[in-house]
Amino acid sequence: MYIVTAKEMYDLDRYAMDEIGLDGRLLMENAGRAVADQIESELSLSDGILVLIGKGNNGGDGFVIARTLLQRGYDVTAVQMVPSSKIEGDAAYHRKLLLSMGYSFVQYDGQESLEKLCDQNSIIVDAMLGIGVKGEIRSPYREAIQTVNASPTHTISVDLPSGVPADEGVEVNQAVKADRTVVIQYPKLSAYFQYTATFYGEWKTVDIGLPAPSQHKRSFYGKAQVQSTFPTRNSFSHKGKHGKGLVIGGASTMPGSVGLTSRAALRGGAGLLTLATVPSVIQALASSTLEATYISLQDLNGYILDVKGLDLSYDGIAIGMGMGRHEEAVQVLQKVLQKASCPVVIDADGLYALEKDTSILDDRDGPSILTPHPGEMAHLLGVSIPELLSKPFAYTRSFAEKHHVFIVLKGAFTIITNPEGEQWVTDTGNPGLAKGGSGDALSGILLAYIMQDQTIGDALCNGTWIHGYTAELLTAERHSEHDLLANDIIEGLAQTYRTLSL
Ligand SMILES: NC(=O)C1=CN([C@@H]2O[C@H](COP(=O)(O)OP(=O)(O)OC[C@H]3O[C@@H](n4cnc5c(N)ncnc54)[C@H](OP(=O)(O)O)[C@@H]3O)[C@@H](O)[C@H]2O)[C@@H](O)CC1
Ligand SMILES: [K+]
Repeated sequence: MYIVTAKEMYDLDRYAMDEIGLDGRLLMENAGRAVADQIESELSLSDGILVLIGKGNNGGDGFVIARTLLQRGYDVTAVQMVPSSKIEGDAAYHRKLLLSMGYSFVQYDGQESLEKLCDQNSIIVDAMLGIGVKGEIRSPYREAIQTVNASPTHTISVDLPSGVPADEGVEVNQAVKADRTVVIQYPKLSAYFQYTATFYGEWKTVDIGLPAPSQHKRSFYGKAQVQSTFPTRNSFSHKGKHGKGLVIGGASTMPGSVGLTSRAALRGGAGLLTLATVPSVIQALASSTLEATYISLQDLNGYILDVKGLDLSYDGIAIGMGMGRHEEAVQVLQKVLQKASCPVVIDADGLYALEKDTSILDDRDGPSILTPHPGEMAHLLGVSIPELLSKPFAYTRSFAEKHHVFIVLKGAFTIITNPEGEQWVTDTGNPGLAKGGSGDALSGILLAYIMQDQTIGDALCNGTWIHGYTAELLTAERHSEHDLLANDIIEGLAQTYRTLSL
């Protein structure tokens, strides 16, 4: 499923009309009917439906929805928000069709009468503003949005909650808080931002017959993608075929993180796993992480001092977990990035060390994978967290393209970006993952997957999806969002693999 900007949606619309010959009026008919089908699944014939119709094509969809539901015998009140003279093009065609079929609408007549209509009906269909919204919301929508939001009546928005822009970097000053949104064809960027996603309520897309974009820019990555890309194992494979991974990190006061990463890599499917760390961490972990082998690094006050002489010929490396923020960490990271030619996952304190000089990424031989949470990404970019979160797709894409790296920007919606700027979004997981250690476990899973037979992009998407899905499975059964630990995720991978038949 593609994720589009307003411009990409308009380009597709134009392509469908000019090149393919799909009539805009037909697309609007498809859109309105598809939304009506969705709404109908929630209705009984006794329900009153209020359809709020704006000036543009979102309002055009509203005319089709009103006509379709009227034809099916429902009690519909259609309210046109602007004078008829302002309605043009395809929307005017569908407005006329509604009237020609013997139905009617009422003209918006101020907040007070709208308030009454909201109270009298069981469902509000918000078809006021769509992807064409720009700037501060003006009258009459401003007042209508206030009225809709003040009403307890169940609200279903068409394409977008009116007032929410499609794109990133645009402030929402006033918008409908929908209970549900029926999205036309492809989700828009704003369905995935922390600041705007909540306006959508639950949402679902409907197909209106538009073609797919000619070029991949962004898409949703879900269960179907995991199941079609996850590598299968053949009966003749041996441990060397499943990747020889190296984890570098840990400090005497933080032994757990690299332990979690190592065990997650092994449970994730790595064939062989070596942990390079300070002697005290080896002592702490050796009896619990039996399947790993260990390399003892030079230690200074409990931190890794150097990686001199460390063999870096592995299939994949993960660096930074619990490594500490001491001065020497910067050289440790730089040496590993310079000398290793395999894919390297950089996480946690590794990202902190990277901040000192991101140009080190530019001349690497092998792929680099950064796994920041928003705070770490904002630091790397030198912007505030709210600024990053207002444009997460644009910021991560520009950094990935500039430094030729993969980025996994972690969050309720995780955005995975490859060095060419292509992006994927995964949405699995829950607040149970907001706990120390879950990032370490994710790094281990990603390390395991980048060493398997799949593209790095797929490996990162599969890893984040499975990490989140495992949390969902666990909280649905044995655990809650309060008690879930990173260790539970690692142990829970078994159930995930079995449930998905991977
Ligand atoms: N493939 C497709 O694309 C398809 C799209 N379809 C549908 O069309 C929708 C997009 O339609 P659209 O382009 O007409 O935009 P839309 O948001 O309905 O209205 C824009 C009008 O609103 C106004 N306005 C804007 N900002 C404002 C503000 N701040 N405050 C107040 N008013 C404001 C402004 O009018 P103005 O006031 O400037 O005269 C502007 O002209 C899309 O979301 C989907 O539902 C489907 O039917 C089929 C296929
Ligand atoms: K809308």
